Amino acid sequence: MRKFVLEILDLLSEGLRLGRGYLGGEMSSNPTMFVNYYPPCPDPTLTLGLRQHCDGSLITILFQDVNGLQILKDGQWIAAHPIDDALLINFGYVFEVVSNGKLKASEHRVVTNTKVPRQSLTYLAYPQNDVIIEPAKCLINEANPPHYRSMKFEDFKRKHNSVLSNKEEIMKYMSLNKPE
Ligand SMILES: O=C(O)CCC(=O)C(=O)O
Ligand SMILES: [Fe+2]
Repeated sequence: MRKFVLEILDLLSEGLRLGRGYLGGEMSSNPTMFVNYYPPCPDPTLTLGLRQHCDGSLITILFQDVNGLQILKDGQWIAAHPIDDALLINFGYVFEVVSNGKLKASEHRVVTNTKVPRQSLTYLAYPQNDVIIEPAKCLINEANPPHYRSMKFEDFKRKHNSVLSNKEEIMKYMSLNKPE
């Protein structure tokens, strides 16, 4: 899995002109895996499988077997259907910060269904706890000022966990105006 993730991260590093290897080291070498199980729900209008959120990772690789994942795009929830033999990649807040907002963390949620249980497997590529996350220096110049502040990843993660997916709170925390 790590080898696959490194290939993806190298391509993303190159695409953003960060230089090969920029994202592949301590920015992503502290991963966590989860297996999620969503039982069928007699009335899916009453509850979500997982509420709206963005991941606190650099990127998240996701395998899903049954419909349910939705991505927020231009104010609309779009179903991200499972595709045979395909993995889905979500950008997390760390990617948003490092890319200085060129790529935004994707907001997603999971809806339930009445018939079949759903399972998903996520691999969240997190930085090491003591890594400083900030907009990559090579993306910053006079015409492109930083939009996010520098944060120790462990502090960011604590905040992310404590505000339970409240995007407004997290954006405020990551913004340049937050006092150190
Ligand atoms: O189950 C899914 O499809 C999504 C899981 C997810 O978003 C998460 O674990 O952060
Ligand atoms: Fe997620």
